[in-house]
Amino acid sequence: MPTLLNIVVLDDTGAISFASEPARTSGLADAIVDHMKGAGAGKRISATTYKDEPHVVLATPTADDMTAVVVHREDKSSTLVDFILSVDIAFDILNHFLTNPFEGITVVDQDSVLRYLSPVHERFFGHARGDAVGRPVQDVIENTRLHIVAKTGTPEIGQVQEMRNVARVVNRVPILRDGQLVGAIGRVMFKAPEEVHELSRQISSLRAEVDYYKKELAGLRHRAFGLEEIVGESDAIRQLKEEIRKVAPLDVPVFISGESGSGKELVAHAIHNLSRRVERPMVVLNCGALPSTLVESELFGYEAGAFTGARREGRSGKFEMADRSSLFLDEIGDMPMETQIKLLRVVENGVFERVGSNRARTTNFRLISATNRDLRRMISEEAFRADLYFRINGVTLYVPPLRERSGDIPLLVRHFVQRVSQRIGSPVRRIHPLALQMLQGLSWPGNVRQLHHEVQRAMIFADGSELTLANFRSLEDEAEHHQAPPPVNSSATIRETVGNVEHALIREALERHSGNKKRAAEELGISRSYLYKKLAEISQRP
Ligand SMILES: Nc1ncnc2c1ncn2[C@@H]1O[C@H](COP(=O)(O)OP(=O)(O)OP(=O)(O)O)[C@@H](O)[C@H]1O
Repeated sequence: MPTLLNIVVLDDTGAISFASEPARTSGLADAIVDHMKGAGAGKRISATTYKDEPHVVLATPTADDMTAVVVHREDKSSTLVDFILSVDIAFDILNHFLTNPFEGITVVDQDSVLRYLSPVHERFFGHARGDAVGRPVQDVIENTRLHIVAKTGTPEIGQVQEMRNVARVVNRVPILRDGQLVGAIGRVMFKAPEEVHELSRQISSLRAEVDYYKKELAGLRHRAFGLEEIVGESDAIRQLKEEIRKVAPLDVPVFISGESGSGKELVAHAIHNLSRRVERPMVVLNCGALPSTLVESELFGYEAGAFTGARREGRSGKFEMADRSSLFLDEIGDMPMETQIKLLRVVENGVFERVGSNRARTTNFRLISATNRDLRRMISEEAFRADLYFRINGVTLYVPPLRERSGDIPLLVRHFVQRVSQRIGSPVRRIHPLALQMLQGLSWPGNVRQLHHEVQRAMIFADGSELTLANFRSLEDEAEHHQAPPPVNSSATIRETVGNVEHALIREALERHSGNKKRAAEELGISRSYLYKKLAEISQRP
């Protein structure tokens, strides 16, 4: 049977109009009459002592000028009673916590059912008043962990939670009654004051920085750095390797141009590794991967307390780290104009200051830079400084796009097949000549990086030990549209060209096997039904 509540209703003179049985029989109702005339007068929430025990008194005015009073017995050491006894405006404070426009409160019970959501939070999620109450909290609040806290009882303080693409700082705290977990409460800052905006901006910056370093690290793990890593036997690649061999030992700045994914970073590593500075690791900064505000502090480093969010002990920048080594500035075309002029000064005389410091420091690095952008055009559009351009390109190396060296594709594909199968344990060992031929006919706007990704994707989904045309279906549309000259007939599309090559291979195989279709299909690595389909096509051709 549920415990009966102590409820008393007082009329407009303060006399008892109704009292629940426990309140009446215990004498508490009479004590409440006195209390509401004395210390509790005019208060929505107050505390009193009855028979030596503290009680919390909640008084609510009703429409007919009566007052409904609910009385709850508390522990002797109740902080709530202490609070109510010491603070006259206790009710207003509690009310404020629940409706605070700057801080949303979410309460869940131990089953993770939402019991309360403050109005500001409801508005943020687009719920009508009270609508979300009663639903599992995970269905209402994006990325919540309150259900976990309500189960584990472990508080989570100062965590960042993304809600509707905004990062907010939240506290999640378990609620205990008599030492038992009964739910959890979450608090999140809304309409934050300036500092929280600043905090959220810093978090975004730091995330970008972390992502950047993760990528860098992943790159470093998978990369060996010598000339042998540059796969290719085409004239263009042979010439490029020759140029690298010549330029690397000369301590001049090198500028590498070429389309995205064509292998500029590989070239930079090879130059460094063939240079006299090889003893120290090359320092890399991708100017395009960092927010422009971070490029400068990354390059120059900063002093303790240089800006909000700076580390207390300060930090050295890439210029310092690259001293007596090489500095590779990737995507230099993305460097902000104001940083360009500062870089020019460092490249000219090796002197720089950390952000927030006047102390001149010196450094001696060899600059290797790269971009896929047209720097000359950027200069004419005043988006890149001409003086910096002339400083950075003591020597220019050009990495040709993959479509201009499609003869390298077989070697590259074999290289990637070997690498990927080692990494993911794929059974694929080779590629069918038709598939290779199709790949050689594509225009590869994403260059070697794209080829690598395509081979990897095909290998992930391949069943057997050989990649076939079917594993590259997604590229066929591209094959139809691209502009690269097909190897057989210059007016045919790639699909037609691939079709022609297929037909030719089938005819040859049939000839070799004196018309035996089973053996021809086996040799070509295709099914007999596919062979019949192709033969039907051949017979319909003029
Ligand atoms: N000749 C090559 N031999 C082997 N792998 C290559 C070759 N060229 C590029 N790659 C691979 O292709 C991917 C892209 O190369 P890289 O990062 O050097 O290109 P990038 O021109 O610097 O690209 P971005 O301009 O986008 O920075 C890397 O995984 C790299 O190892």
